[in-house]
Amino acid sequence: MARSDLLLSLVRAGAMGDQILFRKTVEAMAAEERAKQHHVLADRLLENVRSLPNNTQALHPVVGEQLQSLFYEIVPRRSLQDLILPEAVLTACQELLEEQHRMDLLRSYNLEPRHRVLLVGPPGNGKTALAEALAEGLTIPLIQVRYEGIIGSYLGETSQRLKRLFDYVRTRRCLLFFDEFDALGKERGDIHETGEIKRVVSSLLMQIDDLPSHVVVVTATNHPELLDRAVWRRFQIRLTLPAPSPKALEEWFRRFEARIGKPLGFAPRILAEKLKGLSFAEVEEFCMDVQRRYVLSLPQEDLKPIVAERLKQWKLRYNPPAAEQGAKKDGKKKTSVNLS
Ligand SMILES: Nc1ncnc2c1ncn2[C@@H]1O[C@H](COP(=O)(O)OP(=O)(O)OP(=O)(O)O)[C@@H](O)[C@H]1O
Repeated sequence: MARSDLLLSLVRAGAMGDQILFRKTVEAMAAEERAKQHHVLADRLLENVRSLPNNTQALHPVVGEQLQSLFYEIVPRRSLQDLILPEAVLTACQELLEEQHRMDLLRSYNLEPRHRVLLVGPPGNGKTALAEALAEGLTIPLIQVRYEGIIGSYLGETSQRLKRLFDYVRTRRCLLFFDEFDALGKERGDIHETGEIKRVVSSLLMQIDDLPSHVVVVTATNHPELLDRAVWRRFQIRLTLPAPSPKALEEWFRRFEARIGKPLGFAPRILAEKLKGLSFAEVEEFCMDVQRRYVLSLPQEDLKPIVAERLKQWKLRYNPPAAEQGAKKDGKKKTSVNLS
């Protein structure tokens, strides 16, 4: 039996002749039924909305193309507790989860939960991991968009594939994740030349606007400066995931020691100081390096010499000798790390 808030919304849509509300409500009901494994009922509900004006635009069949080439479906494993997040980010995420969990109550007051999130921040500091943790908190799959499957060079192809993707996701409870969201604006020469990129981006934004609130859409970018105001405006929750502060790094090392059940031989505060400037992803790599060397040097018990030796190696990696630095002058800028 559908929930009372959805039934009320359906009646309201009928009374007002509001086809968009009607379609969104039926899609929410179908998503609920699918979650209960009532696939036949979910499909039959959707058959009814497919004939509505908004949905009649037939898709041009893209020959030999599978829906699966448009996204990866991931079962989330990481939770919010696994991440080290600024307080404000954690609070915003908990609020989002609460609104999604208690959407019946919100709907009974004619309110919808927020469901459009924009994550910004330098690479390797948890944008993808946070999208996964949100999906885990909602016990829904993470649908990660595959740009190589979405972006086509023929006129209309990209918009058509995006429409297929959105038609699929809107019928189930899921978290739709666009990593490197800005990439859509600067892909393949061909779509630029035809001026199609503008049409693609505006159709994408319209599709995002039109998503029912049971689909959480999370977009991530390392280049917020490339997004225009129209894009920013779409997202009800905008969060910055910064590079780790010294306190966050200390916490990282504390958790790592607890996980491996051994002290690293240096105080977390000292390690945080020495590795200041690295991203979470790089610190994780450092710790994995230490752990690998430790396992291979067993039965040696003490981690301190291994950590000290790895610190030296990482120092060379991030602060290479002057001659090498000269050779790299034109290359990518490297993080400068203390490691003294
Ligand atoms: N805030 C964090 N707390 C704990 N671990 C983190 C955090 N951020 C990143 N990590 C670790 O670093 C790894 C890489 O992070 P992630 O892929 O989420 O970064 P990203 O911001 O999405 O990077 P990119 O912009 O390159 O896609 C994660 O798998 C996780 O193990």
